Amino acid sequence: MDSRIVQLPSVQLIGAQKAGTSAIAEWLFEGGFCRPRVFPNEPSYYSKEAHFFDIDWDFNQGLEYYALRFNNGKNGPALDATPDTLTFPERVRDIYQSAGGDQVNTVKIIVILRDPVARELSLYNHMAFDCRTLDPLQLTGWHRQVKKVDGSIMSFEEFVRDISMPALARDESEDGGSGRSSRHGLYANHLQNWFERFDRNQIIVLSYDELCTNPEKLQGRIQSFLGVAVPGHIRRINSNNSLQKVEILSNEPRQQLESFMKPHNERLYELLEANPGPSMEQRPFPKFTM
Ligand SMILES: Nc1ncnc2c1ncn2[C@@H]1O[C@H](COP(=O)(O)OS(=O)(=O)O)[C@@H](OP(=O)(O)O)[C@H]1O
Repeated sequence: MDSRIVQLPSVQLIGAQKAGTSAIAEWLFEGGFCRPRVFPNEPSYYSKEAHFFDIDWDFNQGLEYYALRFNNGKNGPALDATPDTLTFPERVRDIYQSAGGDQVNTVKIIVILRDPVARELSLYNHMAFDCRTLDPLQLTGWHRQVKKVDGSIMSFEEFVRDISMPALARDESEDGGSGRSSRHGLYANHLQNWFERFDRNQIIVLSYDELCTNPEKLQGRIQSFLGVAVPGHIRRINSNNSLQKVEILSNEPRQQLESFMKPHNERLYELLEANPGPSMEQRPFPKFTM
């Protein structure tokens, strides 16, 4: 029997996208957690997010390829803070299982959730900002979701009508690359899948509202969950300060998104009540307020 152990990150910060993951990750990296390595020709954000589980090509390279990201000669715990990992619990379980040792039972998983309507707006602003500022060669299919056929950028209303709502309404089995980011907001679906594959005590669910109102408290929860003292403070990172940033939601997209999300949010609160997490998790989970 092969008893070799391939060392993987001891912490996964799996999302949600646009819920403050960069701010938390930077605090943890500066506080001593090892970053993923950036391989040649990769964008610099790979030093936060390894994108192993969400990109098929990377995932197909296998376990050793993933481990190489974190094999940088430093001892100590490593962190992968890829917010796209939220929709890939099965792949994470399989890889940690095959890595050997007891890693599948000890990996710690951090999730932070933001009001899904506000998150969708942040997502749109991110894509629209990149489309306006990046070299067209750097734009991916993900960015192009906000582009119209004539090359102009959709308004948020158009984005919700043509991209978010159809993606949210699609069956999960059809959940390919397009629209996947919008589907991140269906938190109950994703968390249910994580709770089925990992012990609930391995997963802490945090609230973006607490990051905004009481970041010290949130830091305390993370430190207690990880069992380590992490120096420093969470700063505001990855804010979109563009003058073209849409800050205020008009009624139509707000109502469309809110009425779609309402039953999903209710299911999330019920799921979290029925599946209590580690002792330092906020309970009851605070309802989203936007
Ligand atoms: N410290 C702190 N407190 C509260 N909010 C914060 C903080 N740091 C970042 N942010 C806001 O989080 C949004 C970016 O989230 P992510 O870093 O997870 O985005 S990404 O998915 O990695 O692109 C982005 O939200 P929007 O500005 O609404 O787009 C950031 O402004």
